[in-house]
Order: sequence, then structure tokens, then C-alpha cells
Amino acid sequence: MAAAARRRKIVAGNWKMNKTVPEALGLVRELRGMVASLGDTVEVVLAPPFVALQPLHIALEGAPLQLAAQNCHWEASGAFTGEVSAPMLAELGCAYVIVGHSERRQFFGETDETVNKRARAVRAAGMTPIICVGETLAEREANQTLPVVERQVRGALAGFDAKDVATFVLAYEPVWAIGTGRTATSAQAQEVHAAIRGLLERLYDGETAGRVRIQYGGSVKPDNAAELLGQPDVDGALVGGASLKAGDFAAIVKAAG
Ligand SMILES: O=C[C@H](O)COP(=O)(O)O
Repeated sequence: MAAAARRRKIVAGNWKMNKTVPEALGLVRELRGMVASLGDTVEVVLAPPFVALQPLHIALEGAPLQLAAQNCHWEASGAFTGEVSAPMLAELGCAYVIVGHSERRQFFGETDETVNKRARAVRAAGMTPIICVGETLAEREANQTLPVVERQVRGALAGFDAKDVATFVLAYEPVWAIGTGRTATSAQAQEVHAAIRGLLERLYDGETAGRVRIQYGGSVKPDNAAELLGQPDVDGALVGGASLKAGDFAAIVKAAG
């Protein structure tokens, strides 16, 4: 059994391709006050589009809010038009980088191998990857949820040692629940989270498995957050649509606290 570690909850807002810089600054102004009273109980992370990272880095000085990027390339520099590297993101104050989001896998050809390369680059630049995994509806209906998620986790973590992995964040996001309003039940989420933790224990050890934080993502809203976040292996949420409204995101953060 994985050691019963006390894992600090982590709630991240993935803004995807939303919010101009002025809009991003406005949202953060609203959020700052709303999450100020939470203290250390929940780690709160914002993942705006690349162009808003620098202005938010400045605006968030002293605030209990961390920054994440939504993706990065695996090379540090070079002829890769349109790409952004991990060291560039570290310099902008990012603590985390989301890698392997299903939208990247679906629309931009992301594979388990490139997810692994990106995660390595993130770690090498001193940041923490938030590694997304999750099955499609067809895979769930074919009873392939656990094998698919296991393949994605193994692929993303290939070559990492326990010391690194213990600090990583995984996000289980069933593709059929993303942006659809159709969330996994808390039992469905807990089943997959427990399976991921079991896999981590087999790949590494109980101590490591007990430390890795596993977020749930997919139509998390203020009215379902407490139930999902109350599951023993659900250590936070990766929130899309509801993170674009300060009140909704703050309510989800509070549900985690
Ligand atoms: O990264 C976030 C997820 O894709 C969830 O998005 P959603 O909350 O809009 O379903």
C-alpha cells in the first residue's frame, strides 16, 4: 500500500486559449482577494496563455498564486518556429508546466514519447510538470480506461527516478468529460486515481506513490468540486472553463481547502 502521506491539495486553472492580457490582469485582480484567506491549505496555480505569463508574473508578486505554462518544447533553443522552451518559461516565474493535455494529444500530435521529452525539459529547467492522462469515450466504452491511462503514465515517466516523480503532479482528465459538462462521478475518478497510485507504487515505491499529487480534470464546477475533491486519492483539480470566472474558480479552490 502507498504510504498515507499528507498531500497538499493543488487546484490549477487552465485558461487554454482564453483571455487577452488586460482580461488576464483583471481576472487576477479579482482572484487575489478571493483566495487570500486560504493561507497554506491549498496550492493555487494559474495557467494563462504564454503572452500573459510575464504580465501576470509581475502582477502576482507576493500573492499566494503560482504560475504555470500550458505547454513547452523539449529543446532549450533552436529553429523551432512558434515554440517556447522550458528555460524561457522558468525565467518568467513559472513553477509548473502542463504537459500532455488531451487537446495537445488530439489536435497537435502529442504522443507519450513527446510528453516524456517535454516533462524532462520541464524538470531540467527546475520546474514541475503537470502531466495529463485520460481515456477517450470510445476507450472507456471498450473497457480500456485503465490500460490506456497506465500506458500514458508509464510513457510520460519513462527514465525518471523516484526522487523526481515524487514531486510531480499528474492530472487524470477523461477526454469525454472535458468541456462537455459531463463529469466523471467521484467513484469513477477515485477508481482511476487509485489505479494510478497503485501503478506508481509498482514502478517506484509506496513512499513515492504516496507523495505524488493527482488532480482530477473534466467539467469541475463549484457544485461538484467538494464531492470530487473529497475522494482519498483526488489531490486537486485541473479546471478549464470554470477557471475563467473568478467567483467559480475561487469556489472550487475553497472546496479543496
Ligand atoms: O485542463 C482542463 C481540462 O481540460 C478541463 O476543462 P473543463 O473544466 O473546461 O472541462
